[in-house]
Amino acid sequence: MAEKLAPDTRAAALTELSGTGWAETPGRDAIAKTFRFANFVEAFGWMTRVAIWAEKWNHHPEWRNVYATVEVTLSTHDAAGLTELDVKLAKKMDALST
Ligand SMILES: C[C@H](O)[C@H](O)[C@H]1CNC2=NC(N)=NC(=O)C2=N1
Repeated sequence: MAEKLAPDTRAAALTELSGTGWAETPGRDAIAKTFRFANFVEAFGWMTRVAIWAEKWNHHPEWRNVYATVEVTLSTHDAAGLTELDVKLAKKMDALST
């Protein structure tokens, strides 16, 4: 099982991910980002591609889609906090969105 990130690893990951729009979720050991697409088909197509990786890695996002917007929160429920899996999925989401 993935373990919560050590403080220095966590800080470095947050610094890196803040460069692409990820931010810490207030009051919770999680990160969040809002993705905006051209339309619903683009948004849902991206969600579908992300879902395949999420299933492959057995690590799933909390997300909410309204038309062309997808609000994402990442945290590892089994660890009650951020792990390397969240960082990996965040980077995959970014890569698939460009
Ligand atoms: C039983 C199953 O392996 C677990 O519930 C997995 C599934 N997907 C998951 N996704 C996330 N984000 N956190 C988890 O702890 C988690 N655990």
